[in-house]
Amino acid sequence: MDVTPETTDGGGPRAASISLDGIGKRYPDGTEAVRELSLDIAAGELVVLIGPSGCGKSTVLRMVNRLIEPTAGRILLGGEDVTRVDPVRLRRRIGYVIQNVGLFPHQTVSANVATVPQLLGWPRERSRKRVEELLELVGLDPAQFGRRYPHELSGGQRQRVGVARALAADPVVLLMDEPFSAVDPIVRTRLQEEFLRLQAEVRKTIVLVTHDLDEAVRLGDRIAVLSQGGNLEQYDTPATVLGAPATPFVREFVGADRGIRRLVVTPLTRETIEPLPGAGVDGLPAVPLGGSAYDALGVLLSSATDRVVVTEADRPVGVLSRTRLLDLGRAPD
Ligand SMILES: Nc1ncnc2c1ncn2[C@@H]1O[C@H](COP(=O)(O)OP(=O)(O)OP(=O)(O)O)[C@@H](O)[C@H]1O
Repeated sequence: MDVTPETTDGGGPRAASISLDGIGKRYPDGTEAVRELSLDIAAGELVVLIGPSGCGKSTVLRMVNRLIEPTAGRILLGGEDVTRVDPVRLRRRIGYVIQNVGLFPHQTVSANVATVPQLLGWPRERSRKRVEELLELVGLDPAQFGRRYPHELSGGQRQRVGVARALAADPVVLLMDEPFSAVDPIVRTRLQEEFLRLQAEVRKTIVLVTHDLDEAVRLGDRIAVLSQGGNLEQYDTPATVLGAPATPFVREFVGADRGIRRLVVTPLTRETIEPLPGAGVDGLPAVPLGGSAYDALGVLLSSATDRVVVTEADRPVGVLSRTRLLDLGRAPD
């Protein structure tokens, strides 16, 4: 195979690292979409590319599967230079999910999901089994949905089929360009949650492009914040990007409500909470240890108290006061 597997699952390739080494793209009209970008993504990691419109996110993504040829630099997949791999074979190893999914309208859901296995010449039975397995994995009953056509599905269901199709041939990398932006916010949140569960199971290397900071914070192991020309402003965990923006650009981009967002990514641990008071905690609303500080804020705001009790296996282990919560949301300067 062209791609060196870096993590394996029972012997089969599962995910490969990606290394962008000074990549650039200058379009024939002279536009420098990406000047010089270097980024290392570990096998099995989910990295989100975020930045304002036109900063080069999609260009970066499409250079990885060579839908766009870089004009500078190198891209390594599992240590191998992708420009030396036949692009068609390369794309069969890389799943690609786009905003409006791009399902084939005149093919059933099953046929859509089976696209790449068929191209790879899998025997029918193996293909059929894989389609069933994947539809189940993305939460669609194969008996109910397999024979439908894309127009007979909701937007969220179509999106799930798009993800199933991208995963069909067990790619080592999944590229996703605004995958959840065509559905309404409630469906989007549900799809994001499902997607995180799916990723915990399949552990692919995923590069996901979005405009939506909440999505980036919720999904990313790391976030790469880009400014015009694919300039890397910061590459770090969601908590660090929100809590310690590396540049004025990032500070502005993550915006004034980053305190709230920071609470979303701050878990309630024994270190973040306060000790149990001697006077007891009867009557206080409870949140579980391991939940987020944002959960605690929600409970606090919907009760008339100024503290919540934090519990583990239903036993109180500490409290969290309104003041402490404000401290947790405040970014260290
Ligand atoms: N074929 C092309 N020829 C010339 N310029 C192009 C071409 N394709 C894209 N560009 C330019 O390259 C820059 C980066 O585009 P790209 O689509 O990568 O940005 P993006 O960050 O994904 O934007 P958005 O968030 O709006 O989708 C933009 O200025 C765009 O106008």
